[in-house]
Amino acid sequence: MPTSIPPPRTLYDKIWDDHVVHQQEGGETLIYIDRHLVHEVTSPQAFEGLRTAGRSVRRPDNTLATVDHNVPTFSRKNFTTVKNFIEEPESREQCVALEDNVKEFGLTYFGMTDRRQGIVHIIGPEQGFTLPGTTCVCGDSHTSTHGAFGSIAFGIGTSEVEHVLATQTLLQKKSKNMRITVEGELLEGVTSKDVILYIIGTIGTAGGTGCVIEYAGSVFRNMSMEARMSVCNMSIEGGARAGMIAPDEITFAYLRGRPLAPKAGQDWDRAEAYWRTLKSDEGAKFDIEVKIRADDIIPTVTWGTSPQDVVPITGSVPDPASFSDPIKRSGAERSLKYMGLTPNVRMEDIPVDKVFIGSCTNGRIEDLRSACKVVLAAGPKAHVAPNVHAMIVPGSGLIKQQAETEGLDVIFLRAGFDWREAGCSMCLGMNPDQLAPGQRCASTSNRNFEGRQGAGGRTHLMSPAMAAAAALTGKLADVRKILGADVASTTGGTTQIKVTSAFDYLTDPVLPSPAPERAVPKDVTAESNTTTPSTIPKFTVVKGVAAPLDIANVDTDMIIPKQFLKTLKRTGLGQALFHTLRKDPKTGEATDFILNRAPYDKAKILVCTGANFGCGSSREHAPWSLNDFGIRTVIAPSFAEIFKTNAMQNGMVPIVLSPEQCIDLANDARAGKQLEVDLEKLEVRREDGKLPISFHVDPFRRHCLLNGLDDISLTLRKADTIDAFEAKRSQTWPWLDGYGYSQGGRVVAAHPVKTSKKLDDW
Ligand SMILES: CC(C)[C@H](C(=O)O)[C@@H](O)C(=O)O
Ligand code: SF4
Repeated sequence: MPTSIPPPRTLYDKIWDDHVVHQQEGGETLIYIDRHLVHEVTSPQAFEGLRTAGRSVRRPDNTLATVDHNVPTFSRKNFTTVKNFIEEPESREQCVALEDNVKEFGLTYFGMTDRRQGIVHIIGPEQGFTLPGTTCVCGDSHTSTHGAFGSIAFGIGTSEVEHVLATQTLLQKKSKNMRITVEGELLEGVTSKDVILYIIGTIGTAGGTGCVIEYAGSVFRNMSMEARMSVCNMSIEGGARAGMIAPDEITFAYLRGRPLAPKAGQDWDRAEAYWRTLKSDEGAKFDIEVKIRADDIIPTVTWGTSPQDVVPITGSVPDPASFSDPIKRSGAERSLKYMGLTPNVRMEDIPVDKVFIGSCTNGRIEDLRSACKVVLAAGPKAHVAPNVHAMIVPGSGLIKQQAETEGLDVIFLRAGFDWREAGCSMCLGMNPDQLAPGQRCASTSNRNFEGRQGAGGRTHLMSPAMAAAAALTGKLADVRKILGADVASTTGGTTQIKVTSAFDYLTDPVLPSPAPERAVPKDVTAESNTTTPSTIPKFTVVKGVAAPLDIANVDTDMIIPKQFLKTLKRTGLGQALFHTLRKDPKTGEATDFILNRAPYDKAKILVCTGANFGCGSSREHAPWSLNDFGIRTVIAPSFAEIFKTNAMQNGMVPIVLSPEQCIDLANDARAGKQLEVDLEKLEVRREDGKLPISFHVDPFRRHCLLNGLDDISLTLRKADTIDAFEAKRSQTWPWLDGYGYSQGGRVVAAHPVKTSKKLDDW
């Protein structure tokens, strides 16, 4: 009998296949989650959900929690308890809530007195919690970071956090495969951050939508784990939920000896043998291929309010008049106004007020070393420019300790930098570290959205080396001049994008499937005949006022800014919806933004003509605030994936239509015509006898929305299948059952959670 040869698979295909718990008809798959990271912002409502339903956390041994977003970064010398250390009441409540929840549910937790506390995406790898071949999630969009280890790692919303806590699984649709290859040698002064900024500038913030990106080629193979993490971290800024790099000797060397990695003499050899199989097979099919030459990349900075607004440091602020697409042109005009920039100004002539070196993108030891190298290269008298306040915020307590052991803090302090405690800090400014209105910051973080680092604040993204150069010169600066490197390359070069799939992913919207599928998957029908509790609002027909919106790449920071993420509830956020656009930052008065004007202040439907609605952060607060305002459905040419899932988890329907159809419907809305969205018939009906427009919603999702079924109840009906998967997992990949903090036992009891002690007890 001839044996059939299995088709070649990508790295993503292989890990996906190894995690399928149950394949449903209709494309939804229940996958097992190996690693769950938890932080204080996106978990309170999830724990509350468990409590209300009387559920426990299924795998505390595979769950790791910390506080990062809200923690102040000033000295903890006087720390006694969170309650009396964090001054801002809502930040304090969120941190206290996490402390209470980890105690109640028995989870391992690194609190503020623990040196291992830090940004969630820094501590996972640091502890060896993140491992190759795993699935890893967190209620945070930058979970993509962990893909650097060859893991499928992606951000989820709070409803999905609850789903993972309760079931250790998630319902997912498989993504497309995209490969970005960068071959050659990076020029001196060019770092991983420049590479990923260049990539995002090339593919755009929606370029990776629907895909998992594999980064391949000599540039990534030669990168350290820290550099690989910076690259994978920003995959979400390129629209992909996940990015990954095949594990290799560099990965294994990084992991060896980490507290939660498999131990030498126990499972290490077996684990390593498995990890070595985790690479894309020769001939594996990628839907999209992008090829970039390393020497086309020079130090890169952003000029606008989207991470795709990049320019080489040797370049100038672009002129919006040069954009032919009207939405892009008005977007660029808006960006320049916000950024306080005029066209054609040289980037190197832009003065800065603040410098922020830190975040989950660039708060690792190597980033601090790279900034320090610039300070040293600038000579013994190097000092932060008088007009600048420059902060260095290590990503974790352990990184801070390591840097201090190496004496980096001394060099930074001598040069006038501010040396802080670990946390997210000014990346997002949920803690006191914020830009004042109008202040300009050279930042190593990942998002330059309006108001990201503080209302009215202006962000330029760059590498730690470039940020250090900006601190010393007081302006955006070409670090190569300080490093004595060759500055001959002055442009972004000649990158060629090769798209091997049949569609132009850079411009085409994700089109609805031609014929709306009406069949409901069999196993869903079977389950819905039972008494599944209905916990999400049902969606059948919604008729009412539609509000038009002509903005592309509406990010979730814009839908609801950070100050409203401190709530412990899912309700009451209607006032916060599009807050920065609806309230004049100076007077606090209502602006003439569309949702402030009658009849649109009663809108039930939002029609956005720009693509990529809901990009950026995974905050489920975005759909919560839309819902609370009264908007039950958003129509747009395309959606960011996390937003789409979050919306459906809350009984809302995101509808994808072509850009022309969106413009048509927005015109109806502007003319004051009502729209009617019928999920049963899958059509948008219009006034004046115009023909209805049909749309597509995944049949399983449609069934859940029509019947108000929540995923957790459905998944818990598969408890036996999950048990069986776990039994196989313990046999095949025994190192994934949590251990490391316990004294020899296979499955840990939770690490004792101490939440108050003096810092000198460390
Ligand atoms: C708070 C969290 C939901 C958010 C994210 O998902 O990214 C945050 O980390 C951010 O960077 O905006
Ligand atoms: S992007 Fe910023 S706010 Fe979000 S997790 Fe990373 S450091 Fe924290």
